[in-house]
Amino acid sequence: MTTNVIEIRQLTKDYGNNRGIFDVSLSVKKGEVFGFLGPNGAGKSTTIRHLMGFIQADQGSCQINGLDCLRDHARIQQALGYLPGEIAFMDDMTGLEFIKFMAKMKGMTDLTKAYELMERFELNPQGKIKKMSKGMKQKIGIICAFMHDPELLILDEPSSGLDPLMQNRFIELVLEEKQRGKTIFMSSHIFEEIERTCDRTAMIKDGRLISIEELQTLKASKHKTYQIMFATEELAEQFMNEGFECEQVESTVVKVLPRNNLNYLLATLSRYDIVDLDITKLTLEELFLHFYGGNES
Ligand SMILES: Nc1ncnc2c1ncn2[C@@H]1O[C@H](COP(=O)(O)OP(=O)(O)OP(=O)(O)O)[C@@H](O)[C@H]1O
Repeated sequence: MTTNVIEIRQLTKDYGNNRGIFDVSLSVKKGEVFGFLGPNGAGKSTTIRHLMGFIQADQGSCQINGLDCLRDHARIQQALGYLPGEIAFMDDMTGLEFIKFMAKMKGMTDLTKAYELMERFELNPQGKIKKMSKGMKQKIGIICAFMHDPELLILDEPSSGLDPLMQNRFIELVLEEKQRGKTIFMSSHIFEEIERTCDRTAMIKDGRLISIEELQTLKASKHKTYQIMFATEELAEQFMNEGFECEQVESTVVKVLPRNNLNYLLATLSRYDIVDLDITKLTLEELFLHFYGGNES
């Protein structure tokens, strides 16, 4: 019996020309908020579509609460909250009509939470969807995903199109739901959102997972950078040739990137005339770029 809510094992969907997803494995525990980070075209939506049972994998499997995502998709979909990357709306409906329609599909009779969410996101749902902005449509998608109070939420770039105030409201909502024990799997390329909400995160690039690390680990000492100010420009340049992974940020200042041997760094620095040393933790964004070799998209 599985203790994980989501279990993805060696999932591969090959669209040809190195596009698709390859050998993706990850699991999400009950009560965890799991962030799925990656640039455009990395394979986030493809992975999520497998979870929803919309597409069949070439190899590998995925399960939700022990059920097979493809075979048991109807049962799975009924229970969870899903926000697609691109929402297919019925444009002629008003926002409220659509929300009520979705509520009926979910077998909901009590719309209290839906109205609470409309208020929280300051959505006036009266107008026709076709006349709504991208942000308004995104709010409707979020409301539909959360309104039946599901135990599991799968969200594909949930705050895309939201302004910073509403992004913040969304983060607060996720934190509240997390507090209530909900399991949330969400893709994003908004680092702050991931950093503030997620227990763990996976990074995907070109269809392959790069790393899954505890956010705690990400924030730990091995991901610090050292900013060193040398007494002269010549010394900074001399240091640049010592073979460390580093970059010259000003004429006398060099930033030493993580993954260097700290003992060797300190031993080397003891030979130099140093004016100042700053230690900064890498943000998730810097880490992301670091993993991606500085190429974000
Ligand atoms: N049905 C399909 N047929 C062919 N190629 C596809 C199909 N669906 C996705 N792809 C390709 O697979 C790769 C992954 O796409 P996917 O939509 O999963 O990326 P993503 O990480 O969700 O990106 P974005 O942030 O842009 O939404 C891309 O190269 C995409 O062009």
